Amino acid sequence: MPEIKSLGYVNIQTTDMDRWRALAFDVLGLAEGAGPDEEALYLRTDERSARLIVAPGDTDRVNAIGWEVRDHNALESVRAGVRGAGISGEILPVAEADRRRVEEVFAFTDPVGTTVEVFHGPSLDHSPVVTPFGNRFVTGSMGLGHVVVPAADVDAAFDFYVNTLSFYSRGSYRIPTPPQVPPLRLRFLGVNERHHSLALIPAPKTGPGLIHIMVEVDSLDDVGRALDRSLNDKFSISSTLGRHTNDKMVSFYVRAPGGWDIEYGCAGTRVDEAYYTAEEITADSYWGHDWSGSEPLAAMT
Ligand SMILES: Cc1ccc(O)c(O)c1CC[C@@H]1C(=O)CC[C@]2(C)C(=O)CC[C@@H]12
Ligand SMILES: [Fe+2]
Repeated sequence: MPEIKSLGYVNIQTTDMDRWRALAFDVLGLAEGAGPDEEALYLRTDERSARLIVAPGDTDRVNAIGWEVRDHNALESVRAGVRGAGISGEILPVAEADRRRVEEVFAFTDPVGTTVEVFHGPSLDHSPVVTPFGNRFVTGSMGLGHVVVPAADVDAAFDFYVNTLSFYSRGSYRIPTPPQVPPLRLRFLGVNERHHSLALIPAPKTGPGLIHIMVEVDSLDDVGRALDRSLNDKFSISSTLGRHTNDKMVSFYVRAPGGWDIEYGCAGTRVDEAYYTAEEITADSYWGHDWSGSEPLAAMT
């Protein structure tokens, strides 16, 4: 069993706080939270004080991906494993943990340059989760959703997440290449019933360090309404509505400031590890997910 239980939070920075505010509240239907940094946006999807933290910055990029463990002992166990893999990290000062609305954070850089934060003790906000359009997010033991990150060396990153952090392999998608080119795989990894909490895409880490973040809601109508709001508010649709072949999610992708996407979906399947085997999908979707109108992903250029 992985010590890591779920994707806990994602911290990003942006050059355009106003646009992010519009995306968060008017399109995605996130709820506003609160935290010590006056400038930052603390966004809620559930009882957690902050699932997504958006801070002003001079570039658009992901600052940290937060993975949740049970408690302090679990955090120490992960820290020992990471050290054993030859990666040094640090326990952040209490003020930094406070800024993330959690008790303790162990921060390090993974083999492909992503800042990873393993934490325990998230603070709760017991006030009702008042989302602007009454939509409800699917989180709980499955966590915030999933993140897809660029990995210049997918094999090295995959090895680290599986063998050092004990993620489960949840299959792959073999990107079509000419016969003389060796296999190129997009890899999916999970830690709970969510099919994947992390995916690794072969791409250099040049831009924002993020391909997309997926959030899940509990109704198809709320996905459709979010798609309507994206179009009405002139947010660029990167991919049309479609259903993925692996996690069965019905989703669309909307462009966030900085050249990466938010995947907004519903109806994801739940994996039972007792019976699951990692499979190779040969198409990303059963239907839909037309990317032809997408502005280029910053991570892919
Ligand atoms: C293939 C797949 C299954 C389930 C997901 O949640 C999921 O995000 C994906 C990958 C979608 C993926 C992408 O985000 C960036 C552009 C990609 C690489 C493509 O061009 C095909 C698959 C696309
Ligand atoms: Fe996705």
